[in-house]
Amino acid sequence: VHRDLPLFLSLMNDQHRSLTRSLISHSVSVSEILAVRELDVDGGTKDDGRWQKMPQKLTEAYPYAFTVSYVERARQHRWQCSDVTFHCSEGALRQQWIQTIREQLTALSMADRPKHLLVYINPHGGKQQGECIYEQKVAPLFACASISTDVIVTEHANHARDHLKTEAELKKYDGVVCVGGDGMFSEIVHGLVSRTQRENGVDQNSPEEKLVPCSLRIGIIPAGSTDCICYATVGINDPVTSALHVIVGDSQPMDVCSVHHNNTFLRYSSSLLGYGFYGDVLADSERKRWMGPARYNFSGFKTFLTHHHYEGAVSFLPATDILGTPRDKTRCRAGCFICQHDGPNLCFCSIPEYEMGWGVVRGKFLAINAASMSCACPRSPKGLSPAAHLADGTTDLILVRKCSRFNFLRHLLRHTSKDDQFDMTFVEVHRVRRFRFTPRHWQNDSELDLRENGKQLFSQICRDHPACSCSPAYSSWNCDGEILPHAAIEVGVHCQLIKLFTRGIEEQPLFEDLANPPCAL
Ligand SMILES: Nc1ncnc2c1ncn2[C@@H]1O[C@H](COP(=O)(O)OP(=O)(O)OP(=O)(O)O)[C@@H](O)[C@H]1O
Repeated sequence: VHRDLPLFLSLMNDQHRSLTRSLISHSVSVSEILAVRELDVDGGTKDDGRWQKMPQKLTEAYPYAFTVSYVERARQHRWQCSDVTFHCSEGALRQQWIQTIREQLTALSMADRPKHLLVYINPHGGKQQGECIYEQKVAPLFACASISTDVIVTEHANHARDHLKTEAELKKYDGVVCVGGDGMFSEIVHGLVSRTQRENGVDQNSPEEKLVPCSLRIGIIPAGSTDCICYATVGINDPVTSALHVIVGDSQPMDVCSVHHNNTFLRYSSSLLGYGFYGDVLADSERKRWMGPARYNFSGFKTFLTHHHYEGAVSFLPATDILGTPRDKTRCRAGCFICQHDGPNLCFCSIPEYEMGWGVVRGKFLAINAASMSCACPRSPKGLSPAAHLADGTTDLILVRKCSRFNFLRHLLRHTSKDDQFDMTFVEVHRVRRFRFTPRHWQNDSELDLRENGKQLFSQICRDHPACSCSPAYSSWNCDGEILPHAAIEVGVHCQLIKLFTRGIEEQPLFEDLANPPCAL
């Protein structure tokens, strides 16, 4: 029995045509088998409905059965758990099959399948279904695959982050799973990365410091309102699909950006950093939480109408020694060649700054965005930067200069069409390793504090009135959905700092129907 051999096909063809289901031209790699278990035919324990359709004569001739649970691919990157039951005439033969498959699965467990997981559930994420999703859809799969879990239902925001940072006995686990949305994922990243740095004596406050990669993988069971990270790394936000990726022990490295202000660590970002338009949308929507999810559309429309621009200088370190560019037509997919080639070549801080060719762009910007992944989501299937890579050690810096409302609308609409959103005179995009933003008229923090109170009132009035032509001096940074308190920031990409229990988005077979042929009897 070989790992990738069409194991059951040969069993069926050679000896046991009494299968409940024909698998003509269908093979399952052992790496996608979840579990194998005996079926007690005599006692009538039939957890497979198809078993009952077996003619009596056949069950008598082949009374020994076993069931194999495996991953079956459905449409649009969805995975589901399927069972197939095999029948033998001899008990010894059945035992041989079960033992052989179990040996294969044990070998996989030794290599990369998790055996013990720490699970955090946010009961308040998305539609507040986190606990129910875990109990009904995920826990039974983990149990079937003999994965043991310690489950913590969070009691407040940052519970998971703080527990991971200090208390959690991480040595006991093979991975950390969060049940929630992007905010919950961000908590796990902050907890794990901070803990890893502390244990390795790395000072997070130094922007120049090379961070130590986390050894534990992170699984995301989507139960939030947007689930962008899940969508961009799996291709779908489906709890069962994500649980199956955890069980088979997938591993996808991912870059993480560190954000600093004045040599002080602010936050980590793994998807989008946005100043101007996306910062203003988030800041406005936070003030309108009472509106529920409708606030995003409302704030988006309002921010579009206000059309504020912000002056400043963006300096950046272009990633020059790489194969990919932000204008590529190819996409980051499972087994991505660019991530494997460019990622390991990029070492944070490996080149002294004076030898590097930093570029500077000054001007008035409607938006400054840094996309560390495509940021694709159901609303924008190609995302902010469709060719961005998960693990190449770079972020795509998108600068949208001041332009007319009409042109900005054209740019925004292109995110939802096939047209290139970067092919516009007022838009430029650079693939970078690091960047800084300094707003014009930037004052240090103490000066800002003095002026803050007086200005606040007027900037609030301006923000709330789309017709006001007076642009406030500063926007806010939207850091993966959280507002940052400072406009002047310094960002560095840390190549492959974390690993997820995914494999990246799999290429869709050209003809989906042929990939999963209907079962013939
Ligand atoms: N028990 C809790 N009570 C209140 N807030 C919590 C709790 N546990 C976690 N949180 C916070 O809730 C915030 C939102 O959670 P989460 O990301 O799971 O859902 P969401 O915001 O609906 O989804 P998305 O981030 O995908 O839009 C997170 O920032 C997290 O810090």
